[in-house]
Amino acid sequence: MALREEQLEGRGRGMVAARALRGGKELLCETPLLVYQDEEAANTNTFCSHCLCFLESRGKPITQCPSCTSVFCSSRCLQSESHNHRLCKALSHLKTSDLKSDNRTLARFLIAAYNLALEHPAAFQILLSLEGMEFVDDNVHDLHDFLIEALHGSDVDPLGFSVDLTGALLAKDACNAFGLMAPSCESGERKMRGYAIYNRSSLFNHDCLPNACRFEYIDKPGNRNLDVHIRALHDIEEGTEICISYFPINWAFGDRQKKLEEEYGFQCECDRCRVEKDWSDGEDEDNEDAAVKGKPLEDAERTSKGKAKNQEATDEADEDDDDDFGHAMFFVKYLCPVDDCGGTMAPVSPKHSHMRSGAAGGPMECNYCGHLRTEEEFLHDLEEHKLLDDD
Ligand SMILES: C[S@@+](CC[C@H](N)C(=O)[O-])C[C@H]1O[C@@H](n2cnc3c(N)ncnc32)[C@H](O)[C@@H]1O
Repeated sequence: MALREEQLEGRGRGMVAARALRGGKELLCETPLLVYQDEEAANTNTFCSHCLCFLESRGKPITQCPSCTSVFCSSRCLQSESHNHRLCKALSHLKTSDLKSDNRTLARFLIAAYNLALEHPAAFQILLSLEGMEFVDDNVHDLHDFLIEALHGSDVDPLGFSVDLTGALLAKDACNAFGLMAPSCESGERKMRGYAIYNRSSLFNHDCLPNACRFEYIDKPGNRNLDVHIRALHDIEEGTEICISYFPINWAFGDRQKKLEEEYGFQCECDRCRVEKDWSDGEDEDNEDAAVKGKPLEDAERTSKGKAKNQEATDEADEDDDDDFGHAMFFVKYLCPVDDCGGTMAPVSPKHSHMRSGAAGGPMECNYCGHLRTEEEFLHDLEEHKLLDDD
């Protein structure tokens, strides 16, 4: 077993390395508890409503449900239990309802969650055991009213579901759902095809300098295409907490803090945030820009030098410089070099490639766009960013 679950002070449950782990190792692979489509993606009819594959990638004729008009990549997906009569009826109701557009993807989540409660009660209990900041506001009431109408007349007694339960479910979704990316479109805009909630993968805490990241291979053939694969970015010592980043690693300090406070209810005090909180807004943006565009992260070095007023401050500044250097190095190594991608590069897992593992200088793979980078290309990037050790 690569991981063990632990209770960590001030962070709730977390995942810890149960033994020393090599970079590129697949730490966890699991099937989702629940999957649902993004409303906008569903309306394009370009993704299978069951397995979420991009229909063009399968090259097969599309199968359409005669009742709710959802599209599928195969009759097997159309007839899957995830598209039973109850769900089909609720989705048909959604098509004609006047629910606000912001709430329509959430309605899809709730339909899937209540379906889970009836089809797989044990999995539903796991969903309820996940972390989440519960709330009941007008939106929750609107969504709850929609569900009562959508499930009315099916085999469910919708009145058995309380508005508090709907609020609790929405909180689990907000805290634990993994966005499943659509293939990049011409404008470069990143869109979601859907969302998935996993059991053990929900236990990874966040770090702005993560030591692991997730991969999905949704358009690969096979019936486990929605599995999430969590992979180590580099070697990890036994007992170290395994963290992922909850958003692209090139986000600026202010955006990261805002997202984590508002959506996850905590203030990030990771090594990177501790350094970047002393930067001015301009430096924050400049550095993010540099990281995004793959330019040298020189501002990171300049930042703390100006603070050295006495010996103590100088020592502190030297430490900060080391931190800045380490963080700049992190971006060159782990931020995808493809323009505007923002994905994380991890060593290629031997499981998913005929190529050698990247643990000791092998290729790295981007978890968003799939870009592969060889060790030679990485050394070239290091040189360009003036981060290569003269020795
Ligand atoms: C997806 S859950 C992760 C597992 C969670 N710790 C648990 O006990 O189930 C996200 C929640 O974990 C906590 N969390 C995640 N990363 C954290 C961090 N770096 N510092 C403090 N709390 C964190 C926050 O409460 C956040 O809302």
